[in-house]
Amino acid sequence: MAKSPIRVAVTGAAGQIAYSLLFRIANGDLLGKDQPIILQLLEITPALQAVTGVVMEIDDCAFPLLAGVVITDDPEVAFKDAEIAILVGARPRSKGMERADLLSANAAIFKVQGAALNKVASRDVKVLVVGNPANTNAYIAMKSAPDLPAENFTAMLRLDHNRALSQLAAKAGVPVASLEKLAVWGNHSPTMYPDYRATTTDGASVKAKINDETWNRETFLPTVGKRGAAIIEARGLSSAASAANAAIDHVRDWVLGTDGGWVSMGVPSDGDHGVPEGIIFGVPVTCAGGKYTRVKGIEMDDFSKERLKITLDELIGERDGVAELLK
Ligand SMILES: NC(=O)c1ccc[n+]([C@@H]2O[C@H](COP(=O)([O-])OP(=O)(O)OC[C@H]3O[C@@H](n4cnc5c(N)ncnc54)[C@H](O)[C@@H]3O)[C@@H](O)[C@H]2O)c1
Ligand SMILES: O=C(O)C[C@H](O)C(=O)O
Repeated sequence: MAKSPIRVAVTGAAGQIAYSLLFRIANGDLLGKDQPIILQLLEITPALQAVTGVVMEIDDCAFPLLAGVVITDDPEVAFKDAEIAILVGARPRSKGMERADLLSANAAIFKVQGAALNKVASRDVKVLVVGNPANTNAYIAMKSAPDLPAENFTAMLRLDHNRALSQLAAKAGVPVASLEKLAVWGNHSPTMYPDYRATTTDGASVKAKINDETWNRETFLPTVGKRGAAIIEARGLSSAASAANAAIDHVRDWVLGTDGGWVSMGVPSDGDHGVPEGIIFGVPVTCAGGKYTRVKGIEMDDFSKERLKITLDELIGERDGVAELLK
């Protein structure tokens, strides 16, 4: 028997990430090739016409799994009965804008969207925040949705995870697909800590194979941490297709499982590693049965503790910076 359609809400639908993401969702890359979906697209009013153009192109693909499309500037329409919500739309940093201004502009957006999810989304909605600052935006949405389980709110660290995998595979001279057990900790910002101490390639230690701590500290960490900025510098625009790909990976794995494999997700802290509860922090997880489970028992050496503290301090600063707005 054919499956009933699942409602997938995407915000920022006229933007460049969405221009890659929507076609892949409609093509079945997100939830499987037998799962019909209804796209519910949110944009700000001036961008609705552009969304109409994107939807004309989606129509022209004649995707067999696409059971409907909703276009709206009202979050309560976009999130109605949504089981998946991918929050991409965010206010970019404009000239002269300080980080604090960016945080407040986005806090206002994610407060409204969290409240709308709280009111109208499926009680099991899986929320992925992509729009920056992703961890703190996810935190704001979660805090604005008190009737939904906090664990439903996640932020995207998967692009950092995939970037790290690709750099490690190249350095170790092994296929990406052979790598397991990578962790990316903390904030989706240059302070994140991609940690390959436990990573294996076909069961053998990647750290032992690379055996170059100077490369780790002076090349690998800054390359992964500053990759977003390097892409903006080279392309003139921020990463879009790779960000969309990471969003697909994140949600697909959360829904369909990782078969024991580790992936990195920004999830509300449970207090592990001294991260205050509720802060949305990148951690390694495994996924099964539509749930993620944090990988526990990872020992932190002195360098890792230092790195965790740097990214945590940044997130605490962001949390404190939006505290007033959440009152
Ligand atoms: N977490 C990550 O790994 C990652 C990676 C790449 C980009 N990003 C972030 O993703 C976001 C989107 O990137 P993009 O390249 O698609 O940007 P973009 O500017 O091309 O598109 C963003 C869209 O969001 C819309 N928007 C703004 N406010 C909105 C609101 N309140 N409701 C609905 N839509 C709204 C805008 O109108 C715009 O069309 C940015 O914040 C970017 O920094 C995150
Ligand atoms: O949009 C950005 O600032 C960069 C983006 O978060 C990225 O990691 O590519």
